[in-house]
Amino acid sequence: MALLRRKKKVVEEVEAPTPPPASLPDPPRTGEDGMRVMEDHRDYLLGLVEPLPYFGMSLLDAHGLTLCEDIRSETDLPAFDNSQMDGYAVRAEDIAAASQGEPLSLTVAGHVAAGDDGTEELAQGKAIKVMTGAPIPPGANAVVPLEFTDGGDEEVKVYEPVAPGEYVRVRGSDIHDGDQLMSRGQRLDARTIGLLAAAGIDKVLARPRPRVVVVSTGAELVDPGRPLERPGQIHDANSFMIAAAVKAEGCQVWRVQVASDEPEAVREAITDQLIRADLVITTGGVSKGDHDVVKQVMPSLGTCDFAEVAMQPGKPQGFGLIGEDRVPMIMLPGNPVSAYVSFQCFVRPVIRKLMGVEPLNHHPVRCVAGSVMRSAKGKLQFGRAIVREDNGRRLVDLVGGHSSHLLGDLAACNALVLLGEDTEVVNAGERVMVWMLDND
Ligand SMILES: Nc1nc2c(c(=O)[nH]1)N[C@H]1C(S)=C(S)[C@@H](COP(=O)(O)OP(=O)(O)OC[C@H]3O[C@@H](n4cnc5c(N)ncnc54)[C@H](O)[C@@H]3O)O[C@H]1N2
Ligand code: MOO
Repeated sequence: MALLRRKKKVVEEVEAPTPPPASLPDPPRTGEDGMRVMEDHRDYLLGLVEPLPYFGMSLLDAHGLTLCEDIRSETDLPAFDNSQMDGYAVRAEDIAAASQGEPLSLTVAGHVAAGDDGTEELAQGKAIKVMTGAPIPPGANAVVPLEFTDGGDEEVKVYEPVAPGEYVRVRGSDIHDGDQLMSRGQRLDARTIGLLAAAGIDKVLARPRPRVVVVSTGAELVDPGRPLERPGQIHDANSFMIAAAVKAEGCQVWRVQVASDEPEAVREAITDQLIRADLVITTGGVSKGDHDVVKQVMPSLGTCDFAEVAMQPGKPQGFGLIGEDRVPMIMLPGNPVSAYVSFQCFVRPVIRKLMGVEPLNHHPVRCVAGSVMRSAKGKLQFGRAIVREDNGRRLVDLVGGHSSHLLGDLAACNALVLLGEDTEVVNAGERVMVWMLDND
């Protein structure tokens, strides 16, 4: 059968992986301030990863993933004419004169339920009792709903006529054999999965969920739920926040904490993770401090690029192709808001490229500033903000200040306002561009 042929093909097909580059190409040019433009850095990283190879997987495993084939239906849907109602299959012309005052009686010649083969022919002047989904018997051309009758089992009185075709779900009225059900590049959601299942398709070619390891580093870190035992310790927010954001993109995620600034501890923890990772994300240890251990250690494990990007938050950034398999690794700054904004700018597009999801980047949305906004010149400022509808306009207001430790404000916002590097002040009523944040 055609469906089985397709299934076999899909299971066997596997895309050959594209190996990562052997070394890092020249980095983007910096400005006079020695910093990179955010988009240049993002495009540089995007140029260093390839979509994960697709393979045949079962429908539910592919939920949220990107399809790598066009899928055509190999059946009509419905595959046969069937009843839309519990009632009686009839010839509409036999009951054309039925009315409340003068019901017409028909002999009930059979019963057909959903799942029955329904091959019994309907003779003129008879009715066959049918349940919703039951095949329409040959010879019938309409269904009288139970409510238009006395519900009889041997004889049925019909009180209302129905037109030919009424309450019949015609073969192919939903989908025709050969119709395109889904296209390459489309993401499988609950609705498209339902459609493919209805068409008998159980396997699809899709790119897998990236396996992402999120590693937080820092001697001060303690897992939430555990007591802070000495002054200077803090609870680890980043590994949870970034792991959640990664998961919301559809990845498989592991969270690892290295509560140490010892180079050996960091080296060992990262090395241990490489085996299961398509992407490693670290937070912390990439600026200029004495204990910025990620920046110190990673060059010994792979080819790395450390840069300052003209943005706030999120200035210090690192990238590497790590270990024998040159696993991509994005090293985010430790300040929580910096890590989150960097996720939106760099990690999210990279994940989307691995998954084959378009568009890779946030689509900026035009809004009107609800109040004055200030920004430091020379850097792209990502202000945490709340966007709300106001008389058909989208008004946006900043939440709190620009500092990178303000997690309360980050949790309260639903958007990031992009204040360009030449912007110092935006007055109320002026236009600004924002990135709406997904429900992550
Ligand atoms: N002299 C300079 N100092 C700093 C610069 C600079 O240019 N010159 N850049 C600043 C900027 S901007 C940022 S952003 C941070 C980035 O620092 P690191 O990536 O090295 O991060 P850490 O020093 O490890 O931590 C920074 C900050 O964030 C807290 N943190 C770290 N991890 C977590 C976590 N998992 N959960 C919650 N909070 C975390 C950490 O305790 C620090 O307070 O550097 C500036 N410094
Ligand atoms: O880049 Mo840092 O992110 O300004 O705080």
